[in-house]
Amino acid sequence: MIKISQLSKQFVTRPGGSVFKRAPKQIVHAVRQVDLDAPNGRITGLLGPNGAGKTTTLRMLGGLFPPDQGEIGVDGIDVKRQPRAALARMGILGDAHGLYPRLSARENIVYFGQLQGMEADAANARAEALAELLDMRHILDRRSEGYSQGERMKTALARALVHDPANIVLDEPTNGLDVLATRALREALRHLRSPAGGSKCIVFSSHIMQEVEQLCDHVVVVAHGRSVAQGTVPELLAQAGESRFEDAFVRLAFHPDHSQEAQA
Ligand SMILES: Nc1ncnc2c1ncn2[C@@H]1O[C@H](COP(=O)(O)OP(=O)(O)OP(=O)(O)O)[C@@H](O)[C@H]1O
Repeated sequence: MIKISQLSKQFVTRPGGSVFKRAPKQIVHAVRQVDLDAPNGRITGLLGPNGAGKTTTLRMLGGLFPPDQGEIGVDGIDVKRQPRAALARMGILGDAHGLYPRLSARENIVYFGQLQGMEADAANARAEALAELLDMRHILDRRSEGYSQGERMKTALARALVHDPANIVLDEPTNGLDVLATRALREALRHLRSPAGGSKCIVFSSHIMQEVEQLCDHVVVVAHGRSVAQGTVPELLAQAGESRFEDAFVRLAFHPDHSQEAQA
């Protein structure tokens, strides 16, 4: 169970000035106010256009940096106060998959399991089970150097799931995947959401409407750093007064009020 409330984060950057003149600092409001409630046994999608603040939100959820304001709870554990305990309850697939190229998929997965405090035998048994679930048995004992994008994603996902976390967080997991790999991932996530797969709490970000529409039980629309609407796909369609999800998304995410608020 993941609960995010009133989250905000700004970055201070310096624009590229000329060689002679030092440009003044600029403030980027990456996240202004994001709220999200993701219970177990549900796939919750964070849907937003480029630059909406999805990755920044998920990075704070993963404890990479603290929010300026707001709360993040994972199974009731405060990420700010107890980051290690919260992280132990999450499997996170970030935007960079960062595999060790000289290690096979199995070795990558087992090593990560051991870092999570697992015995080598248990981690190895888990690697076998995950290879079955993610249909990656053929690459399990091959060095990860030279893996395709899909193979890298599967290995990174297996590694994130090795300790059987109750909460699974994925940042744009289908980026660069072909149709078959995307389908395989979708099936794996549906299984993990089901009682047979452990009724996991799954949060994933995407800017692809069709993907969110097909997979998510609950959608949080993010625009200009704010969660601007949330609900099931039919609820969002009704809220926007549209019959196609793409039209509903455009209406909800690009509403003139939101861009005015972002200027403020
Ligand atoms: N470290 C940083 N320093 C400065 N600005 C940042 C930093 N990280 C993110 N931003 C800015 O914050 C905003 C939100 O970025 P973020 O990566 O969270 O968006 P996103 O919704 O994940 O977008 P995309 O779908 O394109 O990946 C963007 O304008 C981005 O340029």
